[in-house]
Amino acid sequence: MQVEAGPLLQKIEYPEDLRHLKESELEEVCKELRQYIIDMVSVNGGHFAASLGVVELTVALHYALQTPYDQIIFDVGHQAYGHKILTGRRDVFHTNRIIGGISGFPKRGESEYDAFGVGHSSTSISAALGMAVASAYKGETDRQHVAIIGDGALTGGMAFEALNHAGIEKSNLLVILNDNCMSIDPNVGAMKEYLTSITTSKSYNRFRDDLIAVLAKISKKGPNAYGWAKKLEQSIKGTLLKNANLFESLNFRYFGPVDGHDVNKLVKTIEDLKHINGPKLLHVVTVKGKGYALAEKDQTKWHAPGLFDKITGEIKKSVSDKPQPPKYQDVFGHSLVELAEANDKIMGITPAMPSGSSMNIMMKAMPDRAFDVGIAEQHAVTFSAGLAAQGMVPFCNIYSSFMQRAYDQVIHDVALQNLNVVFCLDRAGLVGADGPTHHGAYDIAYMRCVPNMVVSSPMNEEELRNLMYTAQLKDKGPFTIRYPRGNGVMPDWKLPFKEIPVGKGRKLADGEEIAILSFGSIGNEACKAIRKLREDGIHPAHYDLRFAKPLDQELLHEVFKKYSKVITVEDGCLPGGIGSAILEFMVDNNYHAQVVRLGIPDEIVEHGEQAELWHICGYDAAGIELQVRKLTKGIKTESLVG
Ligand SMILES: Cc1ncc(C[n+]2csc(CCOP(=O)(O)OP(=O)(O)O)c2C)c(N)n1
Ligand SMILES: CC(=O)[C@@H](O)[C@H](O)COP(=O)(O)O
Ligand SMILES: [Mg+2]
Repeated sequence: MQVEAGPLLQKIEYPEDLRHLKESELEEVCKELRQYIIDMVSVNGGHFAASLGVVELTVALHYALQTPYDQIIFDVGHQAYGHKILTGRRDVFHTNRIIGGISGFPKRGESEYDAFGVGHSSTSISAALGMAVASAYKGETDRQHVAIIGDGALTGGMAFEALNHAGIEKSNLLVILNDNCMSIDPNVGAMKEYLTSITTSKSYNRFRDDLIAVLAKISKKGPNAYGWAKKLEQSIKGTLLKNANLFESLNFRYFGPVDGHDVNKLVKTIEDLKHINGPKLLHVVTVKGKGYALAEKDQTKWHAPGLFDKITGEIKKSVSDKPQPPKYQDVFGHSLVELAEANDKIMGITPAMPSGSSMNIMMKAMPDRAFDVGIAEQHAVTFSAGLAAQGMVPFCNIYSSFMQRAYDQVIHDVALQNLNVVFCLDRAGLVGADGPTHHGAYDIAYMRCVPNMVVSSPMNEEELRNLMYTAQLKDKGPFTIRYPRGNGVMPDWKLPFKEIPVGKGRKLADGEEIAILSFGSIGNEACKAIRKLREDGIHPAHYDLRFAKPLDQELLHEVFKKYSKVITVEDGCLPGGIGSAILEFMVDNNYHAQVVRLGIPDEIVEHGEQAELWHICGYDAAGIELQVRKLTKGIKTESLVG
């Protein structure tokens, strides 16, 4: 839905237009931009509080710099709505995250102002440094490169790797640390405490300010005093200040903390910093959700609230008289606490997604046994390995796409040592509006090839509980359970736990001629397709594989002895996925059958609603039905897939 922009904002198509305004008009621009974000997100959805927090910073950067020649790299990119609106995309902003519309994250293909594609955290400093080094090499010494990184994103190891490198490069890099004390949930860790201490502790700031004042006074007392003061300044700066500030110790010039909501001060500061070469860090203090009182008060809820009434703040929920099935993440969260009550070896680990994964349920119930380790997927995995090495049973819950970060740790630290770490991969499969950076497309393929690893996926809530129960039993080794974003299918899900024999699938329906082999929750789409097909006298068999590894050999022998046509269905990438596993089984056992593999094709799937994307990829109920009809030469093949 389109909304109207304020009068000043209407005049700004591109940053060039912004730069024609007077500095005295910038506060009004910020006000209108903030209102535009509120109006837009309330009716169209998307990330919210983070963009509100960086309105002034965004305006100041585009005002003070010559974008797109100067390059701004947003970390994660969920806070870049203001940037998009100011850089030629105001008129299409109502298509944000909608199929065929603009992306919710900066994307190089979308605009020359999006200097680098983002979505996963903690990449901005590395990318900006790479650009700065390339510019220096090309002789573009006037070109500015700015990484805007949040305090949450700074908890990611990659950010530190980049700071470590940048500190010895002379290239023109400005890191702006947007410190709002929040990740999605409250930020965690010693680094966060350090940032709070330099922001709030009077001692560091007063020490630095007093020192500068004293030096200024001394230097006014004549040339000798001036020379002495200069020496003192250098030695104090070179030792005391350096030691007193982590970033200075890493060879960055540290500036701040400054008020991130004072747009004119920010403009002046950024202009000044343009003339200082080498690595610099500007520490900016902001409020996540700034300007929308409810968001300022409950920043986690308003990180990405969905549609809401902007006047009352009521978040819109779908209403239904019938009891609704729960989200898979909540089944995970509650079941984990139940299991942990019975098994004191169970621990919970999340890298910065307590709310998103529902690990917050265990963190609340058992604070000494559940950990938010920050945006640190690699550490989360190896920390879990350490716990497992001491006989604990860690449930390490990581979104499928974020787990890509920790692949070496999965192999080197867990699988090679056959440690009993349970990897719960939430958001497995196509996630919807977040798009390609967040689709959990690859985990079946990347986990299936790891020795010792069990790879499983529940078709419903009961199965998720039972797989979790099974995974924590003695000596199960590395155990992956993947499940999708969103709701399950069972309103009454809290059934007693039952062990599932590892590597055992389920036959859901016998059939004729053709069998559907599904893996995970997407099997429910197969059920819908089968119901339709039966109306036309077509009876596919249906097997829920449950395990991609080990495969249920007995079940597969039955399938290939009975059926000459097989369709595999997975919410994961086709290369290396469950369909591939079935083809391997066939070759190894010399079976011949007509096989169609349905899943995510070997291409980038853009953003859109989950169901729309399944449809496009051809593995929703209509796509499965179509393939069955084609294979069985049945009727009604037309117009099932648009
Ligand atoms: C590798 C990775 N892990 C987790 C996330 C999920 N995530 C997105 S934003 C965010 C919090 C970022 O906090 P911060 O950088 O401080 O930005 P803020 O929202 O506070 O502006 C998290 C954990 C992600 N995008 N990438
Ligand atoms: C920007 C980011 O990475 C997160 O905010 C992500 O969008 C959360 O996804 P869910 O909504 O699936 O928890
Ligand atoms: Mg933050």
